[in-house]
Amino acid sequence: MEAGELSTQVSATGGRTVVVAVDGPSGSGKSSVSREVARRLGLAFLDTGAMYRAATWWCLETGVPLDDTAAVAATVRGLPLVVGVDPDAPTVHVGEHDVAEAIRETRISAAVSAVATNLDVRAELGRLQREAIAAESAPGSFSQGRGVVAEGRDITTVIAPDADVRLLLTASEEARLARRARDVHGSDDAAAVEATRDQVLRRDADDATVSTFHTAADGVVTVDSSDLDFEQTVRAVLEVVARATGVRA
Ligand SMILES: Nc1ncnc2c1ncn2[C@@H]1O[C@H](COP(=O)(O)OP(=O)(O)O)[C@@H](O)[C@H]1O
Ligand SMILES: Nc1ccn([C@H]2C[C@H](O)[C@@H](COP(=O)(O)OP(=O)(O)O)O2)c(=O)n1
Repeated sequence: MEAGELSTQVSATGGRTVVVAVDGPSGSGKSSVSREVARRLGLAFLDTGAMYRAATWWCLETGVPLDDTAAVAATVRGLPLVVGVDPDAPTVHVGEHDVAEAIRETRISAAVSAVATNLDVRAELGRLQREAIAAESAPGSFSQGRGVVAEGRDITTVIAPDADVRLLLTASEEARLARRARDVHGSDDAAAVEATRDQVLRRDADDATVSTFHTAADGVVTVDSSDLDFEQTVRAVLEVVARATGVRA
């Protein structure tokens, strides 16, 4: 579907605005599942992890020491970030740089928690995320006011606690490590899983010092994807959306 085509389609949401908040640990399937759910419902897709990754890319680019929290916060306040919310083609630009691929590199995955645990950075990116979510409630936005699926670590609890649908996507440690190993190394043999451990478990442990994403807050529905394939997980999430809002894909 082309970006402009959404406005000419019959809306899955029947004229109402739907905000879906999804949190979960690394490798639980948040990004891929949320993106597909947004696509099927004709909603925008906001990958807040990509914003923390872009902030990290910018900090490494400018050479600011990541342990200098005040300097990092000042650098991120000047971040020229533009995020595209089309689920068919999400984009991330920092100034004139298209950083969509660069922010997935291991050097960014290894450094991102140092930036994401900076509370002043969280305040600044949180402000941008709330603005992006609010924008999708209005005509003239990408979704023409239909709404957004926003995913991250603190969306159900801090950024959009009043979302129509609040969902925690979990999966066993084993499943998450195997998925990430396949993503990064093209294999889930023992060596690949071992090489992925820092990216998944150490990062989750660091990130969990500032957000709660291993257990569901009150009113948040848990979907455990350990024994579900991708399509089954998408359907499980769509079912939660349908039960909460009456909106079906
Ligand atoms: N239910 C699932 N079963 C198998 N693989 C999945 C499932 N959900 C997601 N994946 C795959 O696992 C990998 C990690 O998913 P991703 O969406 O990047 O997770 P997260 O955003 O939570 O870190 C991707 O390659 C994705 O296609
Ligand atoms: N709302 C959010 C989203 C991401 N983060 C942090 C936590 C992660 O280490 C980084 C990158 O997030 P991302 O969702 O891309 O991470 P994954 O590799 O998909 O697990 O940003 C956060 O602190 N709060």
